[in-house]
Amino acid sequence: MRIVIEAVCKEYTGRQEQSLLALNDISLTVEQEEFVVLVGPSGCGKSTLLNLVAGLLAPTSGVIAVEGLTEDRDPAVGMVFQEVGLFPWRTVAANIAFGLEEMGIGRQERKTRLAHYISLVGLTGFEQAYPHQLSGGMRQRVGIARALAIQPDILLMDEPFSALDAQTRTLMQEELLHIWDKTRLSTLYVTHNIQEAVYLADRIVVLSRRPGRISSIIAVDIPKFSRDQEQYRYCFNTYVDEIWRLIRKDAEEALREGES
Ligand SMILES: Nc1ncnc2c1ncn2[C@@H]1O[C@H](COP(=O)(O)OP(=O)(O)OP(=O)(O)O)[C@@H](O)[C@H]1O
Repeated sequence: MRIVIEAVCKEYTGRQEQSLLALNDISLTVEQEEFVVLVGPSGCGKSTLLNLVAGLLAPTSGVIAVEGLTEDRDPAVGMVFQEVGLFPWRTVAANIAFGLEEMGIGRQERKTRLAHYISLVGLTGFEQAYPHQLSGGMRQRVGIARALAIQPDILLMDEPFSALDAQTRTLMQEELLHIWDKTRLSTLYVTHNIQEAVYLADRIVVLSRRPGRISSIIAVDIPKFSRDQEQYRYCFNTYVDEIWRLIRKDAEEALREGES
């Protein structure tokens, strides 16, 4: 599956005729099995772009399409957010099953998928636990399993690990790569964290400040599953420095204007 974004602009219109151009002329293709990470200063339109791809917002102009579907239907979109938004009264299994029930998937198939995705995210044994009994990292695993269980065509992730402590975040990044490797979904991922971007991405898209425009696209040429190894440390840090240089001025302006 490919996500094709062509000349997309998004303007928010306020009540008193004030409008805000959040995104201007965004063209980007997430190729089949590609993991693309969006970075940029606060308020540059990262979440807006993700919501447009998800179909939760409509572009003011331009086109967004998911290409590669073999049937005539809307693409299924898996979404993972910073706020996992689990139902506190449902168990882990029942939270993951919710989307499947909504889709009308039968009991037996639900059971098979639950077992598969719960095991994939490492939650076997916690099926009957309630959200309040889980750590932040475990709750986010439930969020990932819930997104994957619908067997989406594409995966969208909006700062999924930003509420986690640093160690849990590092572990979840590692796990995400392994989980992603089993699905190979075309993925668009938003983060503020440059190290996270360099660790996860095939390509990093840097957005500039308002209105958000693509200022650079950087392919990360370090073997995907070895980026934390000593031998690549210099190379890794070079990417981090390069991206920080690209967004620093914008980030400082955003900070001055109180957007973070
Ligand atoms: N519903 C809305 N109505 C009006 N303006 C909005 C709306 N949603 C977002 N904006 C504005 O659009 C711009 C882009 O917002 P968006 O949340 O997409 O940026 P972001 O890069 O994801 O920000 P952050 O990194 O802080 O999460 C911001 O200036 C924001 O204030």
